[in-house]
Amino acid sequence: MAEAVLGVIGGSGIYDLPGLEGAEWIGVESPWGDPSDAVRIGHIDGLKVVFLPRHGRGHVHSPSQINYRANIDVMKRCGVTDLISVSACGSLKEELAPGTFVLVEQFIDRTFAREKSFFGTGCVAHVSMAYPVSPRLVDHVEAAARAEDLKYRRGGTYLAMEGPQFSSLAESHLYRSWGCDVIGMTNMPEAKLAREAELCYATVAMVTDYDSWHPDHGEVDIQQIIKVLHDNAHHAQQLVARLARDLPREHETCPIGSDRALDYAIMTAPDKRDPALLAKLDAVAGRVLFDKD
Ligand SMILES: CSC[C@H]1O[C@H](OP(=O)(O)O)[C@H](O)[C@@H]1O
Ligand SMILES: Nc1ncnc2[nH]cnc12
Repeated sequence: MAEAVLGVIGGSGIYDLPGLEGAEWIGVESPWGDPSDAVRIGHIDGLKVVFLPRHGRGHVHSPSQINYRANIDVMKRCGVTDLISVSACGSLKEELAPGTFVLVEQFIDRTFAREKSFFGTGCVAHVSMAYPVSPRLVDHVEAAARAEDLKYRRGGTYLAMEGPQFSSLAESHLYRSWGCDVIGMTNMPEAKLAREAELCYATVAMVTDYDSWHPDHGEVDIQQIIKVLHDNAHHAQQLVARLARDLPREHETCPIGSDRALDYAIMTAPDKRDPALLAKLDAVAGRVLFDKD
C-alpha cells in the first residue's frame, strides 16, 4: 500500500497553509509549463502535505490563465495521492447562505478557453467523469467538517463558468433552472485533470455570495466576497488541518477507481504513440505507460 500524501489547492483568499511542520516553498518544474506558484511542502502529524495557491501568492493568475495542467502535474510529481480543492463560490440556492461549505459531488463544465487534457494526438485517452469526486475522500472531509463544527452541506452541483466576469442575471437564472447549487470559475478542468492523473479529488466550495439571481442581495460585489473570504478563511484552514490529522496514513484504494482511472483509458496503439508526448506524461501516466506502480 502507498503512503498517503495530501495535496491542497487553495483558491481565492487561501495563499498559505499555517500549521505545516518543517514547511518550505519549493519550486517544482513541469513539462506542462509554469504552475501557479512554488509548492509549500510540510507535515501535519507525520502526514506529508503539499499546498499550492491556485492563483499564486498575491492572487496574480486569473481563472482562465491558470495553468491547470502544470498544477496537477506538479502535485503528482510531489507524490500526492489525495487532492482537495478549497474554492470560493457563489450560491444558486436560497438555503446555501454565505459561509456554508459545500462538499461538491458533481460539476457542469461551461469553460471554453482552457487546456482540458494531458492527452491528445500521439496518445489519446478517455477517462470516466461520471463521478468526478472520490467518495471516500469526501467522507474524510465531511468527518473533518463535523468535528470542527462547520456549517456544511454534502452534495451539490458546481457550475464552472469561464469568467473572469461574473454571470448575467439571465445566466444565473439559467444555471438555477438546471438545478445547479453553486457557481465558480476554477474547478474545471482541474477535476478532469486530477482524474487523468489518477488523483483522488474532492472539492470544498465556500459560499461567498448569492451570485446575481437573489432579489434581496443584488449584484455580486467583490468587496463583499473578500469580506466573507476573510471572515471564513480560518474555517477552511481548520478543516484542512483536521483532515490532515485524521486522514489514514496509507492511501485507501478509491471505491470508484479514481486512482486506477488509466487502467483501460489509453486508446492509441503502443507503436503509434508519440515519444515526445509520452515523455511529458511521465508523472501523470507513468504507472500505465512505463509499468511504474
Ligand atoms: C474572488 S471571486 C472569483 C474567484 O473566486 C473563485 O476562485 P477559487 O475557486 O480559486 O477560490 C472563483 O472561481 C473565481 O476565480
Ligand atoms: N458568484 C460567483 N460566480 C463565480 N465565481 C465565484 N466565486 C465566488 N463567487 C462567485
